[in-house]
Amino acid sequence: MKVWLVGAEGQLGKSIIAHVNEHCAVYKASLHLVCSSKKDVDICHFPSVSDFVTEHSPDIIVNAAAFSDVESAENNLKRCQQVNVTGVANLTNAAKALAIPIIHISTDYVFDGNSSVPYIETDSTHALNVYGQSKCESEALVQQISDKYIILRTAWLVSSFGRNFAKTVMSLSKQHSQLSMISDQLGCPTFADDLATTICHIILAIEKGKSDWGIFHYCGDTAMSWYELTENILDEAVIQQKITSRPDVFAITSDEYSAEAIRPKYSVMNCQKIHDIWGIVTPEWKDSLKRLVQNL
Ligand SMILES: NC(=O)C1=CN([C@@H]2O[C@H](COP(=O)(O)OP(=O)(O)OC[C@H]3O[C@@H](n4cnc5c(N)ncnc54)[C@H](OP(=O)(O)O)[C@@H]3O)[C@@H](O)[C@H]2O)C=CC1
Ligand SMILES: Cc1cn([C@H]2C[C@H](O)[C@@H](COP(=O)(O)OP(=O)(O)O[C@H]3O[C@@H](C)C(=O)[C@@H](O)[C@H]3O)O2)c(=O)[nH]c1=O
Repeated sequence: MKVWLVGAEGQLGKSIIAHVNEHCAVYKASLHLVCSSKKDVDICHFPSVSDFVTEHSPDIIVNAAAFSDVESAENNLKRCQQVNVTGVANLTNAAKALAIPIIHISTDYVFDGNSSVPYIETDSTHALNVYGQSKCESEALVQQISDKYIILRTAWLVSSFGRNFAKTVMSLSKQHSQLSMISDQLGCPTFADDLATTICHIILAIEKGKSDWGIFHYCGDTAMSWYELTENILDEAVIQQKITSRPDVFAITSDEYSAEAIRPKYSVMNCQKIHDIWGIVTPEWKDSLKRLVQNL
């Protein structure tokens, strides 16, 4: 299976490459990555997308590219829309032209957070910020254009790659003795390596002929606040001797934190469907946390 990995230099892109390299004995025979980053193919420019597929003839597209800076999206609506909506339409049209599937990554921020039970795939979306709205639009387009798609909604990605909350916490902990973290936003942190495993699992199943297209939720198995996630990371970092002094962490409310973008207060997602249909089992958060911190 020749897999076009779009967004190869982002957090998820690098996690997928690292995962495939680490398990090359498993994937060697069946999964061949052809990678592109923004400098190779700007997904907003359809001729570049089209030239790439003509040259490489992939069997599947995995879109890990996005405008993912939630704060700056509020003041860069046009660019965010170009990448997350036009770019996704370009990739999906290219996939359709080749009659190949596309795996597109979406987010828990498509929800408004007014639920009190974990969101399922058929719940109504209502994004609160520009980034979330663009991802909602991307989902609608993928479904409209393609009949062979997997939309994976994930959440709170953390890893040793790119810009993410876990790396921010580690870096803040080296500069400050006190941190203030929001405790009234709940979500499910997801180790990007676990998401990479899931994506590879789905690709191999597609290669064997499985074709259960649709939207699926995939995130870590434990709901928590940013405050609790910070405590989790610092506790584990102390155990693994990644930090010498541990800052005190204070819980604050969203109102006490100055931010451009509104975040959902509750974006916990139910992952039963991906388990039932694709046989995906989410690792225990404790285990993912250990592996995450080992790499930080
Ligand atoms: N990070 C998270 O917590 C979550 C992410 N997601 C989704 O997961 C996916 C992966 O996210 P993540 O890896 O964290 O994001 P990153 O921002 O780390 O990676 C995205 C990559 O896309 C690239 N890119 C941006 N614009 C273009 C373009 N026009 N053409 C080609 N490439 C482009 C970026 O390049 P450059 O940096 O140079 O702009 C970057 O390398 C995204 O769809 C995101 O919405 C979902 C839930 C949570
Ligand atoms: C740095 C920092 C952040 N926070 C809060 C702000 C915010 O509400 C929350 C997380 O901040 P971040 O800016 O890292 O996270 P944010 O960019 O909102 O993360 C989101 O990214 C996109 C791409 C997604 O798709 C989402 O699933 C989610 O992971 O933590 C604090 O309370 N204290 C701090 O010191």
